[in-house]
Amino acid sequence: MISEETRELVDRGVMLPLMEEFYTIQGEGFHKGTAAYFIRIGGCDVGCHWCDVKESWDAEVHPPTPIGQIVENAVKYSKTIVITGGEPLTWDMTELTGNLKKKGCDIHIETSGAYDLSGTWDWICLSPKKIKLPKDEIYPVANELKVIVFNKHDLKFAEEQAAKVSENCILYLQPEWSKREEIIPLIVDYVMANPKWKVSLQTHKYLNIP
Ligand SMILES: C[S@@+](CC[C@H](N)C(=O)[O-])C[C@H]1O[C@@H](n2cnc3c(N)ncnc32)[C@H](O)[C@@H]1O
Ligand SMILES: Nc1nc2[nH]cc(C(=O)O)c2c(=O)[nH]1
Ligand code: SF4
Ligand SMILES: [Mg+2]
Repeated sequence: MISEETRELVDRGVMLPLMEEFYTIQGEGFHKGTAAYFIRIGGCDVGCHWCDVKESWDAEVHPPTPIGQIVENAVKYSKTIVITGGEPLTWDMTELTGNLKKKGCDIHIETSGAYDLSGTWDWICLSPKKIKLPKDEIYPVANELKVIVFNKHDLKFAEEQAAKVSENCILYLQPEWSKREEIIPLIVDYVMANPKWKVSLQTHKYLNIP
């Protein structure tokens, strides 16, 4: 059990439940191939059945960590930071991103957009989920839209979501990992027929890196 005081600090985003942090190569989307320091914050209530980090869902098992400590550690490795989870927007990201900005970092977020947008971001990757749709406020500011394709119907969902983002937002279809052999041919045909879309693969999984 954590104390009332700690809970209050987590509510304010001064401490955050840290699951893991690692220096790696961004595997997905627009910045794939770029070295970046990943900060994975615990806690997610969205519940995607194919989620590849289910261990992140329960915030209670991830230690509340002062953001000063997270930032100090991160900048030893990289000025390009990816905040992911879990669902990072479960929490108030103002303090964490404000402190990373003071250190001159370029800050990216991986989010479902299902909760209020907080924080200062240089790059927003919006990966919308049917079961808990993004809040309206995030669509106009998303830099990339990355829809996970698990079945054919997800292509229709992808078009509905693409209609809501800005003109400059880069559109990606990413195969759900466990169904990739079946889904990749579907995505390849779809992107050739609808070239406003691009393919995104989880290249880190092919590279055997975190
Ligand atoms: C684990 S999520 C964490 C961030 C946030 N909760 C979200 O969903 O955007 C990071 C990225 O991985 C994607 N993802 C999760 N499980 C996946 C899977 N089995 N196959 C492909 N992409 C997956 C998500 O859609 C998201 O773009
Ligand atoms: N290398 C690497 N790239 C990623 N891009 C998004 C990831 C995520 O889990 O948010 C991820 C990840 O877990 N590893
Ligand atoms: S929103 Fe993200 S972290 Fe949450 S269950 Fe879905 S893929 Fe996993
Ligand atoms: Mg991942």
